[in-house]
Amino acid sequence: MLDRDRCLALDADDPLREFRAEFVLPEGVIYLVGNSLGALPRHTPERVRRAVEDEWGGRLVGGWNDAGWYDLPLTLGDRIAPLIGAGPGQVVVGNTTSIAVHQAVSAAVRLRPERRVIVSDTRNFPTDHYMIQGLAQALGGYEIRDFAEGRFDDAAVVLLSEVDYRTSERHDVPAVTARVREAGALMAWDVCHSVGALDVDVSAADFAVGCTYKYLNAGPGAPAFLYVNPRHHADAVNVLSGWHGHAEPFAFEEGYRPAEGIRRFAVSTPHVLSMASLDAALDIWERVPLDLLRAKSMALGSLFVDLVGDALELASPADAERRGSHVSFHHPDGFPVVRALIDRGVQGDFRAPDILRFGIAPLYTRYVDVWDAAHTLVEVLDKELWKDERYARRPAVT
Ligand SMILES: Cc1ncc(COP(=O)(O)O)c(C=O)c1O
Ligand SMILES: Nc1c(O)cccc1C(=O)C[C@H](N)C(=O)O
Repeated sequence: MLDRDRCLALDADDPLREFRAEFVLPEGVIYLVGNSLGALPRHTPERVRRAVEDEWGGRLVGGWNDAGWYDLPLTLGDRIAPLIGAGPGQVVVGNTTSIAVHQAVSAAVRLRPERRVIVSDTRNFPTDHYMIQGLAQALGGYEIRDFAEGRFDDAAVVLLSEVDYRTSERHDVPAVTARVREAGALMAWDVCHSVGALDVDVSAADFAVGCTYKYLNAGPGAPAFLYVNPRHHADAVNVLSGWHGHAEPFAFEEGYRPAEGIRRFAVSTPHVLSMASLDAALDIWERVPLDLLRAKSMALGSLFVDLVGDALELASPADAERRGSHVSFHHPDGFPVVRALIDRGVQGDFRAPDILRFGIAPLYTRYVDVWDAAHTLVEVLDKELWKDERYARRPAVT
């Protein structure tokens, strides 16, 4: 087992070590919630200030043309594409992941009109489920089937998260995609918990959705993205047929005519200010070697698992290859345990019913952070420090 000095030495040798200095990280906090909300890149405030003061303040409505606001959904999509194995003109940015799920699944069922089954995973993040339930209700006549049943030959589409938000279990994306497509169904991936932490590649899939506020560090409420495989660009329908997906929005025609290519999946006015923040965050990603990122994420995750040892029951796969970038443990009183940790400078989070989660954002999490966090966790458990009534109160957002 490593000791703390060895962790410091690993940090000194880490090929990604320079990235940490590019983030604002509060003193005295070990932040292991980058899988929910990523840290603030140092240069983001200046980029957002420029968008507000120079672009909006200085150019007013001219910003739509002169500052490139109108094309932001596509220019940002092209910057995200390499992070998910996609190419230019295949990703559009805007709205939220839930909206993108609705667009992807709606488009998929229309591409397979003879099939009346939507496959999801009961372990999916709930919003994905809820969106499918709402869609199935609106359409009528659709069955929602659990992925675990393993039958796709009558399915229109299969929607799965690459990484399970609770357990961190990672699907084998190429293998599942191939199996689903061989059965004649379409494959849609939610990569919220993998983009920016793993070597994501959805290029064989039909659709993918993801958010930018977790490992990509674009900030609270930053927009989502939607990937549509080019084989569907001509035929896929955007049911949210807002004017920014129209072939000529400023012709103000009465009827909807979809734009060519990925632009038809744009919906309406881009969220320019949060897109400025995403634009800043993506500057960093241009320089990140994804193979090194994944290697570091696996090493840190395994270190955490080893250091916690028998103190908790592991909820994540022990094999790093089968894990995303967070590690989870079961504890019946997980919520107060997390609160006790936060009180001691270690931020993790809790997911009902009994999951303690620790997100490892490899750009700014160090080996020594993992060492310190795991030791604090073990101390909180050994000394039962979580058994304090202050830690029982739950805020609205956990
Ligand atoms: C897998 C997954 N999908 C979707 C969402 C949420 O999407 P939205 O951006 O619509 O809030 C999250 C987290 O918030 C998530 O973890
Ligand atoms: N999107 C969030 C929000 O609007 C509020 C609080 C947390 C979130 C998150 O992103 C949570 C995250 N998807 C999770 O896996 O728990």
